[in-house]
Amino acid sequence: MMAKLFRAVIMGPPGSGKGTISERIAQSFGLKHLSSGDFLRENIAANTEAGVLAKTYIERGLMVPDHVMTRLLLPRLEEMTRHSWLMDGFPCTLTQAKALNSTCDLDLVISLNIPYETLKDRLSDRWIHPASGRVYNMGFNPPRVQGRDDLSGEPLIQHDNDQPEALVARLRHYKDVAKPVIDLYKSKGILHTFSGTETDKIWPYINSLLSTKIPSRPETDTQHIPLP
Ligand SMILES: Nc1nc2c(ncn2[C@H]2C[C@H](O)[C@@H](COP(=O)(O)OP(=O)(O)OP(=O)(O)O)O2)c(=O)[nH]1
Ligand SMILES: Nc1ncnc2c1ncn2[C@@H]1O[C@H](COP(=O)(O)OP(=O)(O)O)[C@@H](O)[C@H]1O
Repeated sequence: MMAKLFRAVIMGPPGSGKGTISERIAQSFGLKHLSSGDFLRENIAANTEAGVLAKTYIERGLMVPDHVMTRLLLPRLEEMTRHSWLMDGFPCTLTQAKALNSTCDLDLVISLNIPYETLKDRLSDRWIHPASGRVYNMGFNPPRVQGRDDLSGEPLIQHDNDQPEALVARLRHYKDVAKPVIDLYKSKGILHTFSGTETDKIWPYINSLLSTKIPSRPETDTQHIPLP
């Protein structure tokens, strides 16, 4: 018999470690890691209608409108009927959360609560390989060769968006739009908040929470990432 599917969302301000923690969860528990940013980049690369539209917002450092996000993501989630997944970066707004709600029942929401100073330090030190979206941090997970992507050897870049002036505005915006989403999930009793300044210290708490919620092998799909 197929184990019960598990659906989770991870929320947090830019730089809070959603991507880093999602990768660890995917590896440890076999959930598929879905990222709104990756979906958008794939659509931009493929020149889809939604991708072309999304690009005009992302280039200006703006959030993509709700109707574009939901049109893009909900059909993808609906296709994933056989998989357990963890969604990173969506929903960001109450409208997105309500749309997601009408598509599926979430089992768990992880919210990361990281001090502003920590976010600022991390993001000003963040380097990205634009073609793949691979993320490095010069202190935490530096590339093997300075300024170069580990796999392709191509140059890494920094986002203007990650610089302190832009970051203050992004964080303020995140707080405003995320609050009603967090309240919604709190009222549903599925919200778990983790606070701290280091991913390595937060991770064991998330790991032990998930160990109580997810059976050791959530998928019958044998092609899936093996458990460690
Ligand atoms: N120094 C330090 N850096 C960390 C730690 N955890 C993650 N990082 C680094 C990796 C990245 O360069 C940067 C942001 O991490 P992520 O890309 O995982 O964050 P997130 O997905 O929330 O950011 P995003 O929404 O894509 O802006 O911080 C940590 O505990 N200490
Ligand atoms: N749920 C979302 N709603 C609206 N826009 C989004 C959403 N997720 C991602 N985006 C857009 O895509 C961009 C890239 O997303 P992401 O890779 O998560 O990185 P970051 O948040 O660090 O910019 C965001 O800056 C934003 O413009």
